[in-house]
Amino acid sequence: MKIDGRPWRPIWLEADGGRVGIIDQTLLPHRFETRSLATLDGAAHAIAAMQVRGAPLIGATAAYGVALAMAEDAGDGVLDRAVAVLAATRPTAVNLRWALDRMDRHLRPLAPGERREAAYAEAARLVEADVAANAAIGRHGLELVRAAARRRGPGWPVRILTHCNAGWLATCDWGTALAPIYMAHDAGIPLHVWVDETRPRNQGAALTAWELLAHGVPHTVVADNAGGHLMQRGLVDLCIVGADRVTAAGDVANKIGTYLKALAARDSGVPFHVAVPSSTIDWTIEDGIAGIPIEERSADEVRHIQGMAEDGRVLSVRLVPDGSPAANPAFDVTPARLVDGLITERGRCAATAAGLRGLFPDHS
Ligand SMILES: CSC[C@H]1O[C@H](OP(=O)(O)O)[C@H](O)[C@@H]1O
Repeated sequence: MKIDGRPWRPIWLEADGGRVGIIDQTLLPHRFETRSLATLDGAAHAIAAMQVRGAPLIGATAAYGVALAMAEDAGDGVLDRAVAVLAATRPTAVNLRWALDRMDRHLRPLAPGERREAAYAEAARLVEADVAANAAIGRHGLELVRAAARRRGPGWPVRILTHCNAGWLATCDWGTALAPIYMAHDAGIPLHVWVDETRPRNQGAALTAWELLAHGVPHTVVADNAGGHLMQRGLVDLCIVGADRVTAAGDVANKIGTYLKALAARDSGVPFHVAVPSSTIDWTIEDGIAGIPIEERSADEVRHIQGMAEDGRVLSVRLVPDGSPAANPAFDVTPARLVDGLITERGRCAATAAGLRGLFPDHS
């Protein structure tokens, strides 16, 4: 996507052909700073510290993390360590495991001397495939927005609620939930996006709002707890969110709070759709509540909030009494029964095993 007219992606290969560039998302929207990842451990830190985040981008960063490891030492032992270190960074987004398995399958049969070049090439292919998949999700999701626009009538904006950040910053470009929004905006369809702030790390307030503002998409940031009220009052036409792992039966793991929005949407009769590339589908499990590991992040992310002081300093301030414990589950699981549809790169389907098999017959 473009920032001030200049095209950007959240991850890129530096001109030296070795280091990997990223946008440090922990500083947005207050500061725009890039980082150069030069080692496996640097890539692992970027994922764990959420300098990069979002299921597809986590996978892409891990893929390049393997390439950085191969650039240092392409032996089997280093390949084993690279996969283990990167796999341990964050447990919920299945794209991480998917990307590492893809890199391991591609590199393991090769002689060590061939692995460095092959790893960078495979990581680049993975990135481009993600960009293409998200663009396709945008096109398929655009149909949903067009249908909502027809229901709204000429000139009336389609009001879409989204949670967390599933924009271009969460992927290799376009985004997943935001891809249809960008394409609808660019097609001239009047829109208004309700942006859940998404406590505790505020990916919505900090990242989705930043993206939409840069692209000129009308939006309003709201407290997470306002979403149900907005839907109940008929102010939301459609919910579109992303995902970190979708099971073979359509259960959806996504940022904490998604389940609550799905409950409110169902109660208010608002269509609730999940935009997901096939790299986020875990074909090995059906029951998301039993089978998807939920990341428990530091309680300090709940106890503190980050912002920018009037003098431009980015600060983290404590919200709760010093002695109060806090808990920080980073994701929840929305049962498939609360999902009205999935938007994938191969089209839209019901959040069911049959729906997913219909689009992806090549998966068991
Ligand atoms: C397109 S994946 C976006 C997905 O990832 C986010 O989680 P995090 O920011 O912790 O990586 C969130 O669940 C988004 O919906």
